[in-house]
Amino acid sequence: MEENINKHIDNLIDRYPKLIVCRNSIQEAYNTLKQAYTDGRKLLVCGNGGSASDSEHIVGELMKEFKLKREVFKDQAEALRTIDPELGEILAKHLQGALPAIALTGHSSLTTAFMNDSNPELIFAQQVNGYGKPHDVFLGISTSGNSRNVLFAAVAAKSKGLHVIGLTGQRDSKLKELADICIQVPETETYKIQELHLPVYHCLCLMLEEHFFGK
Ligand SMILES: O=C(CO)[C@@H](O)[C@H](O)[C@H](O)[C@H](O)COP(=O)(O)O
Repeated sequence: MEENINKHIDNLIDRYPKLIVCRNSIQEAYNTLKQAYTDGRKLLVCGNGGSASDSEHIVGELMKEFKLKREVFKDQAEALRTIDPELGEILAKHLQGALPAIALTGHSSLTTAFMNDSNPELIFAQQVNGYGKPHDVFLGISTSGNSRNVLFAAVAAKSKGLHVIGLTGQRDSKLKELADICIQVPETETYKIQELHLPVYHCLCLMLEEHFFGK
């Protein structure tokens, strides 16, 4: 099993050799997420602009099938059929295993009201305050590592006992200072950093799927 998981990092580095410098931080981020999911926790993720899209993309990979089949467990399938044979059968066939993750970039009624009525920079922090529980994981994606709305959320996350992972560019940043683990992809321009973020988070999602749903 672990061999299959390591092959995803090897594969990533074969395709993007410059990401070799991130091998350890990716492995550490994987270990933290794996432990959190093993313990029934969840991931909260946010970022701005392209990184907001990345946040939603990550949630899409985790909350449903990515590359592997994720059938519901036998016990749940039985319970579904017992509750309602017709609807339960459909659910048992089509529901997919999920790794719980929430992007803090949506929720338009909440975000517009909070940003209009209060401090717009605190919109991610406010959601961390509401959703975050100790030992959950907060992932802040920021190419500069210095976007204040992401930093406020990271501080709020730490105060509530969440693990904080940063996904940034090469330069040291305030997010790196705050994070328990920071994956610093080796680029310094925003679009190039974003281009390396995608294969890194795909790799993390593949590793997690392999661990929780691989045969
Ligand atoms: O995606 C693009 C352009 O490619 C931009 O919108 C970019 O994401 C935005 O400028 C962000 O506000 C940059 O924030 P950050 O990555 O430094 O946290």
